[in-house]
Amino acid sequence: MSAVLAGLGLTKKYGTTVALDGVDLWVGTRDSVAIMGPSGSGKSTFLHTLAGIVRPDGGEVLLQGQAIHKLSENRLSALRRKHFGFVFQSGQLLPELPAEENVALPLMLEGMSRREAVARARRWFTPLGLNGLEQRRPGQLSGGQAQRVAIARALVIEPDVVFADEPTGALDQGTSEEVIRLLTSVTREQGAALVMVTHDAAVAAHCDRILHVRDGRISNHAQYTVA
Ligand SMILES: Nc1ncnc2c1ncn2[C@@H]1O[C@H](COP(=O)(O)OP(=O)(O)OP(=O)(O)O)[C@@H](O)[C@H]1O
Repeated sequence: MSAVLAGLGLTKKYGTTVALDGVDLWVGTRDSVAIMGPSGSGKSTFLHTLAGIVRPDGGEVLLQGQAIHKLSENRLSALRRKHFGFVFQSGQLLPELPAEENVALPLMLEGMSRREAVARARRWFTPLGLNGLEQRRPGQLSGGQAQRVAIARALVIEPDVVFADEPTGALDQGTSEEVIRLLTSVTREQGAALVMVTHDAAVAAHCDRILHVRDGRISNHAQYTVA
């Protein structure tokens, strides 16, 4: 498998707390990986290190073979904006903007005109089942609709990797099922890889692989088995 993203021998300590104790991960194009484990086991630190938000103390993060863990903060944040999409537990949409402008925002931040960015943003509304909701503000959307808008916003830049941190954590079971089905299928269709942290085994089961993290290490050995 040629890796779009790789984390090799990653370690991270906070004071005397070992959050990551030498973890490896290769993620291929259209590959989806769920990271599970008990509270405090290092899942978020792992995700944030792969996404270039947390710098590892040791090891490497490679995006298409390029080492990104040592880039300057400016270059790293430019790289994140261009190559990575993010979905968080509760959408983190801007409440004053209509849904289509929330989706268009990453493109406008990259310098695209509002008109063109909104036109591109609208293309994501049909695949995510959001037709007719383009003008709604986040406060006028259900939890599941808001998460689908957040998924559109993550995908609009056509990223190489989507990182999702408990993307269904605030949703009921039925809505969660619908959101994870769309997140995995639309991300795959777009050609991006997906790396997701979740507590929910039913959500993780939608991914190709499930990694179990315990005390900062990967504890299962089935990590390269594609379901
Ligand atoms: N910024 C920080 N400063 C100090 N300690 C931290 C920091 N971030 C994480 N830790 C510690 O590192 C360990 C791993 O934390 P992490 O958030 O990665 O775990 P997690 O598995 O995502 O937990 P949860 O499921 O509760 O979100 C924990 O012991 C946590 O307290």
